[in-house]
Amino acid sequence: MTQDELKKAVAEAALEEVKKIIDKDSIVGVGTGSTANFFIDALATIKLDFDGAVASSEATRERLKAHGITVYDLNGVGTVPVYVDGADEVNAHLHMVKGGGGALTREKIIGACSTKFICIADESKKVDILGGFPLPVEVIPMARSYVARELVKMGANPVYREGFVTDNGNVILDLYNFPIDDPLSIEQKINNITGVVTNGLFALRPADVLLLGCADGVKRITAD
Ligand SMILES: O=C[C@H](O)[C@H](O)[C@H](O)COP(=O)(O)O
Repeated sequence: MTQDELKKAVAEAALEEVKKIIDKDSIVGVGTGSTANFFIDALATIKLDFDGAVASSEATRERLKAHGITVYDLNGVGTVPVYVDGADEVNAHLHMVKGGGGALTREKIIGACSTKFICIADESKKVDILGGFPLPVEVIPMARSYVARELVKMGANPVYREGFVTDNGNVILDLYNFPIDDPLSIEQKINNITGVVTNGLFALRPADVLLLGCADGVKRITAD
């Protein structure tokens, strides 16, 4: 199977899980990226069975709207019963690194509001230790140099993602060669640096379910 076929398979598996959770009044949380895009296309096939969606990026908002799915402002929505999103890396505790596409902050906000977080990923994303994929940190532009210096003190090698601005008008520092041995503590430590909006570690609010696309089928994994 190609990587795209694995992504499509997990998106379809997620749709089956979502169908069991939603009713006609439900708002579905929708993530960002190539795997989430397959989920959006699958979700469109049942668009008459739920009320609408909240989007974790402008790109996702546009794709949902193109399918005729109503997109709500999160402020007008209470709890989101289910949120489906991809990841750049995921470990056995269902901690994730996210934000390769720069959508980490809105993703984290929707994750925080969601009762059930379903992570969809192909098997290349499953790792023992997070940090092989550079960890994105969203930063207020004027704080970029200060935050970078603080991250260097933590042993990280921050690289400015040049020419990229997040949907929130901020910049991204990607942390290379930064093994994440204690995700809970590192997530909090980085977020405590003044000028950081958030970082792409999802350990304080991990996924509840991982649907992992493997050559021999989709595996359903819950946290250790
Ligand atoms: O900012 C982007 C998101 O965190 C994505 O969920 C993540 O980068 C995975 O994207 P993809 O499914 O394209 O690998």
